[in-house]
Amino acid sequence: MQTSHPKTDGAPAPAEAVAHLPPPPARMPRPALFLDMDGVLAPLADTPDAVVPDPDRTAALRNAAVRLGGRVAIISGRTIDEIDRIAEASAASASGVHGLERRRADGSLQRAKASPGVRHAVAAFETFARTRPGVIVEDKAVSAGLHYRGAPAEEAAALSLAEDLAEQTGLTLQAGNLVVELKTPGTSKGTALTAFMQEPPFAGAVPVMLGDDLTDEDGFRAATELGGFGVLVGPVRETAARYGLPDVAAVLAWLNAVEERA
Ligand SMILES: O=P(O)(O)OC[C@H]1O[C@H](O[C@H]2O[C@H](CO)[C@@H](O)[C@H](O)[C@H]2O)[C@H](O)[C@@H](O)[C@@H]1O
Repeated sequence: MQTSHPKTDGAPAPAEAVAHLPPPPARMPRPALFLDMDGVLAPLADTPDAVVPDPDRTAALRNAAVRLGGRVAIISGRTIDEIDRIAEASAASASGVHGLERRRADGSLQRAKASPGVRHAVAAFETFARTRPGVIVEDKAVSAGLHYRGAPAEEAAALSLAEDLAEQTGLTLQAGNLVVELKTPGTSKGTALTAFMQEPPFAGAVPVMLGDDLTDEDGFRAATELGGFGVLVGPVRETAARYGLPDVAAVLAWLNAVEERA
């Protein structure tokens, strides 16, 4: 069984008590931006469906892509359909479900074959949720998510169920922000970033990965290995990111300012 660790839910701490990494530069030679969705481009909400389009976010993404020659991609744990719903299809390049889905800049789509265990996990999660108000099942075809933001007391039982199912099915257990997922093995946000960087319009650019979650650390490491850097959104913690931004508003302000320097 493969596991990763949950990020903190992070009720906001008083501003003066929170340390952040230094902000990233806004002018860089040939930047390529890789952006996480929840907690980075969109504030966290009670349920996945409660995250809705925002014209300011959509405009910031569209304008940045124009300024940077299309070198902007969203890399999320959500499906590409969900990325398009929230970002109003403003990102031509997108990777969903932690690298298991990827849409290249030319529109071609790559999707991992779902492990058979995902159907079993979805069914087991639905049985679990049926008697626990506030628990939500997210069926992402190549991954099954069990959300307990609406019933945090169920965390231990949800994690225990997911661990048992991971042992039974060989799926990868991915703990997130008040969610636990069982996903088809084989990819990460780092593999998605690396794949984008081998193709136009990203090849030869300097990768910059913005993320908040522990799942984004794979992306930070991949960006660093390819000559770029990571940007941690939120309070500082042990991280492979070199820079930081405090919150979604700061991300959008930076996205509106970032430009290519000769
Ligand atoms: O990689 P990300 O773009 O950060 O996506 C991670 C997960 O985001 C969604 O769940 C999280 O956000 C919800 C809305 O704010 C929140 O209700 C939930 O508690 C969070 O875990 C999404 O539903 C998942 O599929 C993504 O993996």
